[in-house]
Amino acid sequence: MNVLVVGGAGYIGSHCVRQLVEAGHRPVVLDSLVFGHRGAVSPEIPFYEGDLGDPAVVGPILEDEKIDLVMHFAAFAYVGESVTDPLKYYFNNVVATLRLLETMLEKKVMRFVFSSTCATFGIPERMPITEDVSQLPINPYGQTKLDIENALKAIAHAHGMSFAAFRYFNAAGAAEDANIGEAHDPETHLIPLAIDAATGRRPALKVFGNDYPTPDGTCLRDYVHVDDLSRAHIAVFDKLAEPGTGLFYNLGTGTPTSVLEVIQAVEKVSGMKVPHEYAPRRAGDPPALYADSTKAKTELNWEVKYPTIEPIVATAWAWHKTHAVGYDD
Ligand SMILES: NC(=O)c1ccc[n+]([C@@H]2O[C@H](COP(=O)([O-])OP(=O)(O)OC[C@H]3O[C@@H](n4cnc5c(N)ncnc54)[C@H](O)[C@@H]3O)[C@@H](O)[C@H]2O)c1
Ligand SMILES: O=c1ccn([C@@H]2O[C@H](COP(=O)(O)OP(=O)(O)O[C@H]3O[C@H](CO)[C@H](O)[C@H](O)[C@H]3O)[C@@H](O)[C@H]2O)c(=O)[nH]1
Repeated sequence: MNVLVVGGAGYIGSHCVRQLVEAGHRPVVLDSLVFGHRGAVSPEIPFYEGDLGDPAVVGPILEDEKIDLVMHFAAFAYVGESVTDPLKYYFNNVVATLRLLETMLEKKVMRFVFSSTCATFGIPERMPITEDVSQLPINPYGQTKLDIENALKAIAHAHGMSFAAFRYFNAAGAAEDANIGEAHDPETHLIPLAIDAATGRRPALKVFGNDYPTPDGTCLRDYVHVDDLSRAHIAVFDKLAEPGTGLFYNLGTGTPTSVLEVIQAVEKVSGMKVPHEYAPRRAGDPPALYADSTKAKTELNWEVKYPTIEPIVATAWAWHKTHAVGYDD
């Protein structure tokens, strides 16, 4: 299939582009490069620099590249900033996405795969999180993703677009060959920050809270390898053939891992100490978030190649070792 990967120069999108090629599809990338990196996408892949909310950009790409399906990874994703600057999040994550969907309908591109998040669940009523747990986001970022999930249901019903929305847990790791990996700026994610603390690129890691009701007092998260996430996106293609299909999947390994366990994994893999200190809790951090991905495993035959933290951290470490300051561009 010809697949438009919106946000394909970003962390997860760039890994998915490579998986698409491996699976025999033809990816085309659209990215504004507001974040993301040109160097994360191989020069052979058609690349358009532009905004997903601009029909004058998106319309011709859909036509000229004969796009069959759109994968949408582009968004703003800093939870704290979404609280202080909500309009920025509503405009990019909701308004621009609705424009993208409108352009797709106009050009009759009727298959859509969407990056949602476990943040749509807020502080979940039970754990592990299955798809039927109530979605009550506690910040604008999570709300914008839930708004699009709901819009998709209505659009599928009204116009027969078919879609899959994947709620990722904590995307982590890097490509096995270490040629692409995580390079956010600013970086807020635990694993790259722990690696940078180990190598001395950044000061001691702050562990946000050690008084949570968890076994070691630090937060539990579900770290899922970026290539495992990408494979689910491709595995769902067959299911989208039927017009009006709407699918939701929670994607995680199901293994809860504490902040201290991540630090231990980084120390083991790197052979270096991760200097760290305890700091107050970070606002909006739920104590525990981990997935029950039985639905994806059953319906998509989704296999988790990296079920535990150490092999995931090993791929992140290999990437950071060779790309200490990320991409050149
Ligand atoms: N990283 C995680 O752990 C995680 C967890 C849950 C959900 N998600 C979601 O997954 C998606 C990808 O996350 P990521 O970590 O790869 O993010 P990222 O910032 O690395 O990538 C997003 C890409 O989208 C591009 N972009 C943003 N706005 C755009 C616009 N208006 N037009 C065109 N391009 C635009 C950016 O330049 C960037 O390359 C996001 O939607 C995020 O909300 C990520
Ligand atoms: O310097 C740090 C950074 C993080 N943490 C802790 O490490 C865990 C993981 O934090 P991340 O920031 O790496 O990830 P989050 O769980 O906050 O974020 C994930 O879930 C969010 C929604 O909750 C978004 O979807 C986001 O994109 C995704 O990475 C949390 O308990 C956090 O408190 C620290 O202790 N110190």
